[in-house]
Amino acid sequence: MLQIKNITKRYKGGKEAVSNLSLDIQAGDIYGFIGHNGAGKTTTIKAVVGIIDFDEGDILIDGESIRVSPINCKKKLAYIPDNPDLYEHLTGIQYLNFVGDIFEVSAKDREDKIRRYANDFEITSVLGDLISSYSHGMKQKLAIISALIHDPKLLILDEPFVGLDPKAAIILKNTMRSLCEQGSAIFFSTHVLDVAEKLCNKIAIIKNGKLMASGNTNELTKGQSLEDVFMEVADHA
Ligand SMILES: Nc1ncnc2c1ncn2[C@@H]1O[C@H](COP(=O)(O)OP(=O)(O)OP(=O)(O)O)[C@@H](O)[C@H]1O
Repeated sequence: MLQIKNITKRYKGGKEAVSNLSLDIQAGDIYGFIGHNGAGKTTTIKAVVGIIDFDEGDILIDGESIRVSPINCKKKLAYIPDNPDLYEHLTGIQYLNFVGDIFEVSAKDREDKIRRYANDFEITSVLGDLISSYSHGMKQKLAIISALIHDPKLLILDEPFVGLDPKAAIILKNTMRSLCEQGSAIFFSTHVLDVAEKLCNKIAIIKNGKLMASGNTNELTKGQSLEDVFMEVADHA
C-alpha cells in the first residue's frame, strides 16, 4: 500500500534529514515509526503525503508515485499532522462537510460517519461551534474524524496521541485496529513506546535520518521490551 523507496531529503543549507530510507507498509499493517527528536520522522511523513519534495528515491501509494500522480495518491490517503491547522472561522460541522465535499463522500455516508465518530470522540455537542473556540484536544479529535470520513486506504498520523484524553486515545486505537481489519494500512509516528509495542504489528526505528531497524514487532523485540530495544539501537548505532 505504501512503498518508500530509498528516499533522501536535504533541507536547504542543512544536512540530510532523511538518508536512503526504505519501508514497505502493506494493507492490514499498523506500522509504528519511532525515533528521537529530530530523527527524521516528520520529514519522512511529509514526503509521503506530498507536502514536501525529496531529493532522491520514490514513494508509491497503491503502486502510484506521489510525484507523478499526487491527486490520485491523495484521494487514497488521509493525513493527520502533529499540530492540525484547521480553518478556525468554520464550525466543526462546516469543516467536516468541507472535507466530505473534497473527497466526494455521499451525504448518507458522511452523515453516518460524522454521527458515529463525533459520538465516539464526544464532540457532538460542539460541532456547531467555531473551531477557534476548540481546545487543542478537540481540534485533534475533529482532525481525526475528518480523516476518517472518506475511508482512507492509507492513514498517516504524526504523533496522534499527543493531547488526546485517555478515552479518546482508546477510541483512536480501536478505530485504527478496525480500519486495518477492513484492509487499510496505517503508518504513524510516536514517542509512546508502550502504545507502539501493543498496537503495531510492525515497527521501524530511525536515527539521524537513517533506518536502524524495522520489521515485525515480535521479531524485533524477541521477548525484550520495545523500550530496551530502542535504547540498544539508539546507543549502539
Ligand atoms: N524546514 C526545515 N528546514 C531545515 N531543517 C529542517 C526543517 N525541518 C526539519 N529540519 C531538520 O531535519 C531533521 C529532521 O527533523 P524532523 O522534524 O523530521 O524530525 P522528527 O523525527 O519528526 O523530530 P520530533 O520527534 O522532534 O518531531 C532535524 O535535524 C531538523 O532540524
